Amino acid sequence: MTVKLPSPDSPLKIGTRGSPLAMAQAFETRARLMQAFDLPEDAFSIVVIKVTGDMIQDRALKDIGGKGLFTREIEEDLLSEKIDIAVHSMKDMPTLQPDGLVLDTYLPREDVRDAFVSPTLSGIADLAQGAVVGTSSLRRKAQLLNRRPDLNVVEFRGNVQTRLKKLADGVAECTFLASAGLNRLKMDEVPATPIEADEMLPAVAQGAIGIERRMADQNTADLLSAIHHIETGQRLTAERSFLLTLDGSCETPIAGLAELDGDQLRLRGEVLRPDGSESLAGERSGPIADGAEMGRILAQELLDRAGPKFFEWH
Ligand SMILES: NCc1[nH]cc(CCC(=O)O)c1CC(=O)O
Repeated sequence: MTVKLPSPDSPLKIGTRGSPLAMAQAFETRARLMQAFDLPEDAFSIVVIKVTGDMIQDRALKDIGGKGLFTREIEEDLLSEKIDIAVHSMKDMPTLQPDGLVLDTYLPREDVRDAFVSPTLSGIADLAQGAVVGTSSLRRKAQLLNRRPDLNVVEFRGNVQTRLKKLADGVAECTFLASAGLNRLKMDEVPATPIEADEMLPAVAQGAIGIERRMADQNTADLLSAIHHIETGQRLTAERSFLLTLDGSCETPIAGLAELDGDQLRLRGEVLRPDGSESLAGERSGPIADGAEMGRILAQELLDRAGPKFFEWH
């Protein structure tokens, strides 16, 4: 395989959103490519792309179109060759990519757990009866209300600093963030306690960075294969297959996590009603190679157990 390497005269254009987390992920991708091919930093250019989801801060994400809001413009720039690769939080990625694009390169996964964020409390069990908690995540809201119907969930958007300010102002007792985001931003000063997956199953693909490319661009495919993390790919294959089978049916909150043990994969999944009134959880274990099938089977099992009524909530 002869790969044509990028150079300062012909840099590889890395597309990303401009948020601090997105930038950190783009820098990590650049650093791994620099290391893999012994390239200087200026063999890459980082192209910051404005996306709808970042420009609208005053409305809940689900009201302005949900998934895809953070990716559409970036994928258009990839197709039109304004950029060569796009770096994404896999948690925010739709399960299917537009024609002509491929998303199959993953960096080593960060901590998958959600974190409980509060200056005074260290976990959900510390919350008093009726406490106000802030989150903008449908999944976290449904999981919290399922276990603690007494809690009052209020909408909480904005970056980490905004949310911490709201906590300090007493708007809510706590909020929730992905541990991965805090770790990638090295925000050690944030008062966060990881929540084990048994207590709050994370979102599908939480903590994973994916790199998207044009299908026709074989040279970029060869470059990316040098930094692909196989185990993360195996886990995401199972989780995203689970999500794909469930997806069409609903805007219902979904959680899913695959873990590896030797040549075995264990996949856990959960679907909830948005108000938390019901939760269905299940799991499968089997050979890693069967991950995609296990994802489909687990999703179908949950769909069958749920029945159509489960997804009627409007
Ligand atoms: N939906 C926003 C989003 N997308 C990815 C992350 C965190 C990093 C990750 O899961 O990889 C976050 C923020 C959060 O949930 O706290």
